[in-house]
Amino acid sequence: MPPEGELRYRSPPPTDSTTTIDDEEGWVWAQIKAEARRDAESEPALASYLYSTILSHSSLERSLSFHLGNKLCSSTLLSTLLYDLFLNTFTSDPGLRVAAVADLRAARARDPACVSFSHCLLNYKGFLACQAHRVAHKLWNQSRRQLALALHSRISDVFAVDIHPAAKIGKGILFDHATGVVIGETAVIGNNVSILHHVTLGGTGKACGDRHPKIGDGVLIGAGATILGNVKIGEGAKIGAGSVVLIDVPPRTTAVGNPARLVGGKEKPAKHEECPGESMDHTSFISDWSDYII
Ligand SMILES: CC(=O)SCCNC(=O)CCNC(=O)[C@H](O)C(C)(C)COP(=O)(O)OP(=O)(O)OC[C@H]1O[C@@H](n2cnc3c(N)ncnc32)[C@H](O)[C@@H]1OP(=O)(O)O
Ligand SMILES: N[C@@H](CO)C(=O)O
Repeated sequence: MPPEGELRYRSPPPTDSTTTIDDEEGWVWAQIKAEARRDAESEPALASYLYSTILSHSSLERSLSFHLGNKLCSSTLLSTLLYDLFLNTFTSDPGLRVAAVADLRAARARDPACVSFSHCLLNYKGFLACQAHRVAHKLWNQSRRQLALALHSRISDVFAVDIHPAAKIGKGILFDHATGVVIGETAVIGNNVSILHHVTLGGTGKACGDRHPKIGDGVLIGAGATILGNVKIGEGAKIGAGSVVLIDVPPRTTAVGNPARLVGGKEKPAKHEECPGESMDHTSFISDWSDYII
């Protein structure tokens, strides 16, 4: 069994133009299985759990569907029904699998507390809520709205993460801790965004229609921050913990306080820290917010 360090820092496959979804997903899945084998050996009390959730499955989407089905089931929404729903959706939409892999990588890269991919897959309720939300979002767009809303309700009950099924969320998302996150119907979140617990992306209560925030690529939103209205948070911006943001925040700018004031400007480099061995793209500007429709 390789030591933990060897698993953690083994080189990922090259991600050039020849890299396929299958290469990337296959590499992460192989890591997850290796981690689960190691953890089952070192902690026999978890061996059966690790076998049923990870080791008995032939792919990431099967493992994830099984785990989500068990987490989100109720006496009337059966785990077998949910398993079939998740698996059919993940299997038919490669974009959802790409996003899940990017989210796993985001947790490893941007959360110093994340010790392995399987740690995130099994235990991060923000990760699980986000994967289930993407399925609810797809159902919403397929006009299966009652099922989308039923799933939304279960996600909120089980994970304490309340994301309206119409909200659009990119990939490489880290919902860290995630407790009490609330995201409104017309919110849009770009790629590589980090959101801490008790964050609200809400309406002001004064507008109808497109009324929720639009969050650019690479944004960090600190714990307890509340962003209200159809405001734009530019790429690479940082929102301080506990802030109440009612205005647009330019790219790579920090906003703090209640009401939030802007500190730092376009020339101030973002300080969104990362762990060694991974990189995050802060380079692209958002030109069209509708890009973030998965
Ligand atoms: C278990 C856990 O750990 S849960 C983790 C919870 N942690 C979080 O949510 C992290 C959120 N991060 C923050 O709030 C950080 O302070 C950041 C992202 C705002 C820092 O961004 P930076 O651009 O590096 O800002 P910097 O640290 O230079 O501070 C700029 C100014 O904002 C102030 N400031 C920073 N954070 C806050 C805040 N949350 N509220 C009010 N003022 C703040 C600083 O005091 C400084 O003020 P000054 O210019 O008068 O000296
Ligand atoms: N997960 C983050 C915030 O709690 C850390 O460990 O620093």
